[in-house]
Amino acid sequence: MSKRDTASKNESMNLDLFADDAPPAALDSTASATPPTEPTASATQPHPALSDTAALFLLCERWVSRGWLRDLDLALVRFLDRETQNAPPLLLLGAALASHQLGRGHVCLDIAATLEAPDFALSLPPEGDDLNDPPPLPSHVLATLTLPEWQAALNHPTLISDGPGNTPLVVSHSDNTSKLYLRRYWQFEQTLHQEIAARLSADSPVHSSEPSPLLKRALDTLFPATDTLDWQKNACALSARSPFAIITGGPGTGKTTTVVRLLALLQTLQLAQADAHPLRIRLAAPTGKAAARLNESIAGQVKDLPLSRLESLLGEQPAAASSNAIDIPTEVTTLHRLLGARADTRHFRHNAANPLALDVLVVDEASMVDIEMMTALLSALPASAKLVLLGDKDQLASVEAGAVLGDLCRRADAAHYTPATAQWLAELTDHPLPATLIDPEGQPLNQAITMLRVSHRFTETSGIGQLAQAINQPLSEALRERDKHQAVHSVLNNGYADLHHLVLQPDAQNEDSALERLVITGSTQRFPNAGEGRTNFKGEPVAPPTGYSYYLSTLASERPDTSLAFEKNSEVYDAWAKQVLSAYSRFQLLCALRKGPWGVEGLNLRIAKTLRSEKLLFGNDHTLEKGWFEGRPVLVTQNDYGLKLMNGDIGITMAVPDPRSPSNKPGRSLLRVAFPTSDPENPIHWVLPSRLHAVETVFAMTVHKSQGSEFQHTALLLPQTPNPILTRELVYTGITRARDWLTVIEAKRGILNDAVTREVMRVSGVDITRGCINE
Ligand SMILES: Nc1ncnc2c1ncn2[C@@H]1O[C@H](COP(=O)(O)OP(=O)(O)OP(=O)(O)O)[C@@H](O)[C@H]1O
Repeated sequence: MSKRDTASKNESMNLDLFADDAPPAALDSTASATPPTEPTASATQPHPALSDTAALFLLCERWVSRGWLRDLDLALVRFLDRETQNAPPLLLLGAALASHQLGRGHVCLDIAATLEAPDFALSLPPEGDDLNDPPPLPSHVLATLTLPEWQAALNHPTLISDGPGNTPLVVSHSDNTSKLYLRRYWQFEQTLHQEIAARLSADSPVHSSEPSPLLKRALDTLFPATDTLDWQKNACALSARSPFAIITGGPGTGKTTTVVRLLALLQTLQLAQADAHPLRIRLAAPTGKAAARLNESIAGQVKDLPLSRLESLLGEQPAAASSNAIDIPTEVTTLHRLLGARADTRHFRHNAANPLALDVLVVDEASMVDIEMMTALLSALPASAKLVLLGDKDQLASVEAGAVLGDLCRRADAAHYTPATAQWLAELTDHPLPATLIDPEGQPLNQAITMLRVSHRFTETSGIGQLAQAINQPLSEALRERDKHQAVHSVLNNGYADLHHLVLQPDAQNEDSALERLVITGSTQRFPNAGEGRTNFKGEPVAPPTGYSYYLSTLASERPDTSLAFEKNSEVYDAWAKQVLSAYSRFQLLCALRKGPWGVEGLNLRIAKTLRSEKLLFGNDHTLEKGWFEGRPVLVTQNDYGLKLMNGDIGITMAVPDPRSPSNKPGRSLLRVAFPTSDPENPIHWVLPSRLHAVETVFAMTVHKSQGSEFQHTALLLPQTPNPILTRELVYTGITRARDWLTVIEAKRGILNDAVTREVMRVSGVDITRGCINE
């Protein structure tokens, strides 16, 4: 039910706060006009905030002032309190914490889990916070509270219900916990579940057991025979059968390769049908950067497809004579564009009432898609269309709420294919599945997922691949923390040609010049053989690692003659910018945090000053910190449709001749930011800095922002102190951004060990797999 329905059914409450477009309610100071002083609580006495609304608001204010809770979370509960009578303080506390979880990636608040580990419910500790006079921790506030007491308070007919209805909150009870949602997110989960379940329902071809001869012939044409089981062929077969399919796998396992063949396969099967039109296929990714990457790799792979051999399979088929040749699109769009994002609203032009005009949709980097976007996507998909999600289930999920791909792929490692699926696959591919992956209890969703298990980019001789594998192992009975630390360090110390491990040894100023040297030169000499003489998995030579001096020297050395006017010599300037942008993509420093000396903010200035001391950049401290200077690399942080820039795009600031200079006095220059485009006719998009509002310097980039990108030499910097944000998913995502070279930097020894044994705790409420899994 939409929030608008809710509002119309409940005239006494203005529930616009929950309407899709409502701005966050302003903080209402009247609710605690005379703030009480905070009484103390002991471990045996309930904290006053559990029973007194004014005390609760006072507590929340203190949490907000420390950044432990968001303004928005407090504003929500003030609103609920104002609009209702006698809202129990425990319910309001739950609502504040449930709202807060959304900003941390969780779609709901798990009450039992919160009572078990209360301090996970807030953003503790905020990066760079000082800990003088801290407010009470949730563990202190909730010390005396029991699950039945909290559950009993989640009972207020105007505010909360346990399912469909018009209350702003929803609670879902299960045997040993209750999950508290803001209704919008509960609804997202319901819709997602219904949409996926409908595609995998009893009459779905996912249950069929008759492989068609054409499917087998086409698969054999696309995949040369192998001695061992080919997971890519399996993925194609399963995804061809199912109206909803997922292909997951680590870096270089061939997700793109597989999907290109899948599209050729689908088109072949389609054209074999009488009077069939070619499938309308669309490709999309969550960010512009990810879309551009997929665009590039798909275009490269389509030309290697055995299309004429596939077409010859259609020889005797009815539609073949009249139909066109097999056509595979290569253009990739962003999800926002595909759905028709509209300014200043969360609604899209395409939705259930105005579905997308397509037959097959492929979404790459699906781990970055949050629950709201995934719901919008499935709602806008015609019931007859096929959805294929590609992504690495082990990567960090989106910062927004909902780790949809991770949740859906929770059982992917052990596959859980039914004997019927196993037989169907074996008939098609001539290779039986390992018995360990067969499960008579396997559920429909399991039959729609394939995990690619062999990396073609990172072989056993690649330290990057080995490290990714070691880090990705979850802790278990068989893999204790110590074993995992040992496994990770044995990779780091193995002497792999592509891997360098740097532990900083801070001096009295808390600095170590090794970091400075790394960002300038890439510390090439620290790699075996100084990075010379390596070839990649295709046998092609790999250029040695670099640092930021490489692109800055390229910028200076390749600068066109400044007497060439900018407007009239666009090809010359475009070629220069292309060289500089390509040089920039050779190195990127990634870090975990935003604030503090080891976060983006501190590192950006530190690196800019380092590069200035090498005379690679120019500008005073203020300019380097807040202004524009030649060489400044910038990251776009929000889509800007007007400027055709997408979140994640990287541009470099370059000085070009100012067209306003009098012709008798050339030499004045103007800064413009060069962004690459996918248009070969117009490869560079030049933008005036003054037009760029949502950009930041990107000498250092957070791992979160780096998702969907890869860099030839990636340096991942871990900070000096442990932090809940440092998890194995973050480290895994960071290191798998490296294509050829990886430097892992610990600002203090031991931080890597700490990070690789901490896992992201994600709370998703109903299992969106429920029902699909439990037939
Ligand atoms: N079966 C295969 N045999 C040999 N090479 C392969 C095979 N599959 C893929 N490759 C090669 O491995 C590289 C990675 O493949 P691809 O780009 O499809 O993987 P991916 O999983 O999409 O990678 P990522 O998402 O990490 O960019 C490509 O160069 C591709 O040509």
